[in-house]
Amino acid sequence: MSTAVEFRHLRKVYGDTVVIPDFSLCIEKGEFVTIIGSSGCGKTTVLKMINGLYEPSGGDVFVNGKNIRDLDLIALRRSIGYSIQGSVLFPHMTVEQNIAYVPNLWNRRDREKTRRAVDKWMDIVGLDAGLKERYPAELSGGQQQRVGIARALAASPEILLMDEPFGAVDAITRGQLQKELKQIYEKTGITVFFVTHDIDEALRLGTRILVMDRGEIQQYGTPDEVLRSPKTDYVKMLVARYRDEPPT
Ligand SMILES: Nc1ncnc2c1ncn2[C@@H]1O[C@H](COP(=O)(O)OP(=O)(O)OP(=O)(O)O)[C@@H](O)[C@H]1O
Repeated sequence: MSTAVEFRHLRKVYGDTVVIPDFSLCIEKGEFVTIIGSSGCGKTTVLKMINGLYEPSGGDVFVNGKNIRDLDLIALRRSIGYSIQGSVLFPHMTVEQNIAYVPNLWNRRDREKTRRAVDKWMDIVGLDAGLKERYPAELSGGQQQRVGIARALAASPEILLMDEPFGAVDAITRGQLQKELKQIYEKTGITVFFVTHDIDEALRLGTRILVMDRGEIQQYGTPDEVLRSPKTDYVKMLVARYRDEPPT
């Protein structure tokens, strides 16, 4: 297995506040990493340092073996899928135009290829083709979230960053989206980083769980390892209710 992302002594400081003191971790290609931890512990900050949206105060991030300090950050951002909570769609563009945005930057001449990619991703995320001409404001929250995921995936990324992508949808839609995401992950074999506040979601989706507290790694392990051998008091507290009854 090769490494998709490596953090080497990563540090992030905002003003006088040290948010990430010293963070080192290697993530293998093809992992589905769910990131969970207390509010404000630095989950989003870590995610945004992978695609260069935040610059580290110290240390390094390597993506596919390359130090991102040496890469063109715009190209890096386009090559990494990014999906966040709520609608982040371009409001003045239709569903089709939103999903086609990054493929169009690449296939400027081959519009047909982009059209096929849009159809494929709408189908995979469970969006009816009849919604193509709609604008984001004419969609439900769950549909908007699906368009956001299709847009992130349409760039054919090897790495997908998701920051609480299902935080704003109802429980039933959330369950469906989780199932669809898991299927997409299994089909494509991409590496996924998925921030969540929900331990059920973290255990259900992750092949590895990263538990953070105050900018530090509490544990990085499979759901089974985290459940059976929680390494710190924080992790013990997080999984306490599963001690007798593991999640299904
Ligand atoms: N641009 C910024 N400027 C100053 N402080 C920031 C900035 N972004 C984040 N912070 C602070 O850094 C800390 C970590 O924030 P971050 O968003 O990474 O946490 P999080 O674990 O994702 O939180 P949550 O679970 O609440 O979304 C917080 O205390 C936050 O207030």
